Amino acid sequence: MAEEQLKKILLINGPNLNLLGTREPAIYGSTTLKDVEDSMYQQASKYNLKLSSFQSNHEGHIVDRIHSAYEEGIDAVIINPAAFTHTSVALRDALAGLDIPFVELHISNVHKREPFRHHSYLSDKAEGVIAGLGVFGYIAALEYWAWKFRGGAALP
Ligand SMILES: O=C(O)[C@]1(O)C=C(c2cccc(Sc3ccccc3)c2)[C@@H](O)[C@H](O)C1
Repeated sequence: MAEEQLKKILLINGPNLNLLGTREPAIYGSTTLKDVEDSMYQQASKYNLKLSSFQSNHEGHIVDRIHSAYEEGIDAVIINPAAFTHTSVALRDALAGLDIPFVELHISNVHKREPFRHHSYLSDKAEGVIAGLGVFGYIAALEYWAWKFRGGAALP
C-alpha cells in the first residue's frame, strides 16, 4: 500500500498572541503560545501530519506567509487572526486567493464580547470557525483536519 502521504498543516497566529498566557487570563487563559504550539506538534505527530507554525504582529508578514504556503504545498491552514479578524481585507484576499482551505480559530467567544468583534472579514471564506473553546480550539482544529484527511467519514 502506498505510504500515506504526509499532509502539511500551517498554523498562523496574529497580533499580540505572542503574549498569550501573560495577560487577561480570564479571557485567553494562562497557557502560552509556545505551550499551545508544543501540544499541537505532539498531536500532529500522532496523525502523521507535518505542522508548521508562524506568529506575527504585522499584517503584511502574515500575508507573505500565506503566499509562501502555496509554494510549500501546505494542505490546510489553522489561523487565529486575532485583531486582524475584524479589520483585514488584505488577509481575506490572501486566504481567499490561496485556494487552500482554512479553519478560523478564536480562543474567546467573540460573539459574547464587544460588538466590533462580532464581524469577521474571513469567516465566510473559512471551511469552519471555532470560537470560545479556549486554547482547546487549536487542538479541535487539528483534530478536524486529521479527520478530514482520513476521509471525514466515520466519527473518531
Ligand atoms: O479570541 C481570540 O482568539 C481572538 O482572535 C484574539 C484576540 C486577541 C486580542 C488581543 C490580544 C490577544 S492575545 C493576548 C491576551 C492578553 C494579553 C496579551 C495578548 C488576542 C482578539 O483580537 C480577537 O477579537 C479574538
